[in-house]
Amino acid sequence: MNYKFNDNREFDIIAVGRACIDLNAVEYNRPMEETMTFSKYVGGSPANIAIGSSKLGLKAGFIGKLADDQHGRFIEQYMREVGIDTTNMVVDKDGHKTGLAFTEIKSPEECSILMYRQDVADLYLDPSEVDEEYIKKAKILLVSGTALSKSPSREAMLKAVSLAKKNDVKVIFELDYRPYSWNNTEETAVYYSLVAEQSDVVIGTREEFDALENRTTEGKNEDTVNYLFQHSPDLVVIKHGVEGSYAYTKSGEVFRGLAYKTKVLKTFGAGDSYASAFLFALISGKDIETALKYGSASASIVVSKHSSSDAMPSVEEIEGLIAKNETISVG
Ligand SMILES: Nc1ncnc2c1ncn2[C@@H]1O[C@H](COP(=O)(O)OP(=O)(O)OP(=O)(O)O)[C@@H](O)[C@H]1O
Ligand SMILES: O=C(O)C[C@@H](O)[C@H](O)C(=O)CO
Repeated sequence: MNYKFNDNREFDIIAVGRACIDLNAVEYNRPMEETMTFSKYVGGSPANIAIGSSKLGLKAGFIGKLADDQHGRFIEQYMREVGIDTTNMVVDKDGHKTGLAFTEIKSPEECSILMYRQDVADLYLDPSEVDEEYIKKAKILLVSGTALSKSPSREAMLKAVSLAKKNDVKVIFELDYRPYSWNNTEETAVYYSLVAEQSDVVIGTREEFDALENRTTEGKNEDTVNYLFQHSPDLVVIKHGVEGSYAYTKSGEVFRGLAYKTKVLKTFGAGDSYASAFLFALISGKDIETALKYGSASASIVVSKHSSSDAMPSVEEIEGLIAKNETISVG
């Protein structure tokens, strides 16, 4: 099954949310206490997805707020140089800082992120800085869940979603759940379900859908999709780490994507690379089953590399890995 977009648009994808800095441990396979050097990359889930999409040849734009400092300028320049339209990235004038993510790579399986996100610029995106004329130029609006965690960014997201729906722009909701961004799980579930119910496509891990449903035990994919298909979504993608992922359509089809074998360096970055390649494939007219392969292959490439954004693969790399067909069968 193919997924239809409004083809008559200047941008394939406009992502909205945070663009930040990742500082990835250079000496890995050890705790962060023993790491002395870190490499700087652009980070933040929606920025990573925009970068991945642009590297695959999609025309991408970004809506977000950057700090008026060296990090903010680095992010804007990097994103512009990979081909992203940064004209709707606004600069904060109130002294808010860029969010930082220090990554710890204790082993390929044991990775964590130490976030510095106190009063970060991205969460100060104001609804007045979301422009209808810009959103209506896109096939897809990619909304990141973390941007719903605080006002005024929350209202900016709700405005962006409403403008997308008004202008026949497909709303893709990447749940991107970062628990420390939220006051409590009840609040997360309220805003996640509000936006998920209005979206066309919802993408997340099983744990993220549990957050959306405010569950403390693991829910069933069938229950999740039965609930969401009573509302706007017609495609739901649920990821299960190395066990692969499932895509469910409103018309009742279920597709499974298997992960590809790789030499894992770290696990973060998987979700963002997955989303960019999955969306690239859908926009390129490939069927959903093939799009799952693109997402999985892209994720497998990124987990074998040091960064999330800079490591985003080319179409040739993804297709080369799919052709080798070395999938992981677990679960
Ligand atoms: N160890 C692995 N080896 C190969 N592929 C993997 C591995 N872990 C995850 N993937 C691929 O990445 C996809 C997304 O992974 P996951 O479900 O962990 O998403 P995520 O939690 O959003 O990622 P992130 O860690 O970036 O937040 C999986 O569906 C799978 O295809
Ligand atoms: O999303 C973040 O803020 C951190 C990311 O940039 C980091 O690379 C990651 O966790 C990707 O999944």
